[in-house]
Amino acid sequence: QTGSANTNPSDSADDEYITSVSIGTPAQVLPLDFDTGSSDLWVFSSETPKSSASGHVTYSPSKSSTAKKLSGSTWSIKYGDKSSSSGDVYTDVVTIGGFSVKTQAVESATKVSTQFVQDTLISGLVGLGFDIGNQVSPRPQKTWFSNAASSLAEPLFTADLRHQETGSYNFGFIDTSLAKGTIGYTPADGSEGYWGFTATGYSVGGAKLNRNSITGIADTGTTLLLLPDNIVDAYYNNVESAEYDDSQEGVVFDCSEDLPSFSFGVGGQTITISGDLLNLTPIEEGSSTCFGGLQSSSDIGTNIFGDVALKAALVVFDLGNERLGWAQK
Ligand SMILES: CC[C@H](C)[C@H](NC(=O)[C@H](C)NC(=O)[C@@H](CCSC)NC[C@@H](N)Cc1ccccc1)C(=O)O
Repeated sequence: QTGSANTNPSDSADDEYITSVSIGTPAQVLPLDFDTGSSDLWVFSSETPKSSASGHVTYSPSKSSTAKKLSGSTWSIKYGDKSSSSGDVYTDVVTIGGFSVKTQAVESATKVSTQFVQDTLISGLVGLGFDIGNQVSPRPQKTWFSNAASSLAEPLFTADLRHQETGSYNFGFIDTSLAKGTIGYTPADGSEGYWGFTATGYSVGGAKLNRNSITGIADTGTTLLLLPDNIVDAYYNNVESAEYDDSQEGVVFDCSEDLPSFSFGVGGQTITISGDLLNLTPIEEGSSTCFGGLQSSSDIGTNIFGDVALKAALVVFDLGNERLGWAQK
């Protein structure tokens, strides 16, 4: 069996990617953010305070004949951007891309931080990280993919995120036609719940790859490419007008700049992110100052290959072989 779901950028800056998920009987369809950087499936629900839930699509377990309360279970999550959410837990049928998991832990939010309240485009997250990262207590729950893996044709999924166009999450099969290059594989370290891996080097503007290990995570739920300061500086030294903007908390530059590409080595392949993918968006509507897609990871302490990097590749999250595959798109 397999599954295939379309995913769409949330806005003109590709801030996040939205995928429709069906929960319950009859199906309640919610727009969710698939997140390989966390391991909990949580949703805005009938239990979310009305003031917080306004503008959001919500899940009502009481309207689902297959919903069951997981009594005594609670959850609470903090994210790297200081956002957070918490609540209690139900199990219900969850269908993604035509594939159904009958008894999936659906974490219902009784509290959500302002970032989530304000982001009315999504009704929650689908964690696609490793089960060890799940935050339900007293008994941690499995992710949707972990529950699905044993019934899928192959225990893997792929992410094909695209700039300002529809992409896909495919489960149980690899559609190699989505990529131009060969898939290079590298071991994945799931010990912290993330899809951790080590890139073998980087280069700016198509130059030869500098060989140096960059350990980080492949995180579909993070917008940016967050790397060490020395690499960020090496890149922006090629951008005349680049400067750090305190209010924006990142490097900005003239929108008219012709940005160099950025490449990294992984699994024997070189993935090149074109310059236009590295110009994320004007800092405000109509501004001629733009915000960079490559920023420093020093505040968070972990290098994150977020959507800016993932958009350049077809990425294979191969649980069966504990490895990540990358192919140039
Ligand atoms: C501050 C909390 C730290 C980062 C840590 N939390 C995590 O690592 C969580 C699971 N993952 C995350 O905070 C990050 C990875 C951080 S690497 C240290 N990924 C998920 C994030 N993009 C989800 C999201 C999506 C849309 C809007 C907001 C947030 C913890 O619980 O200790």
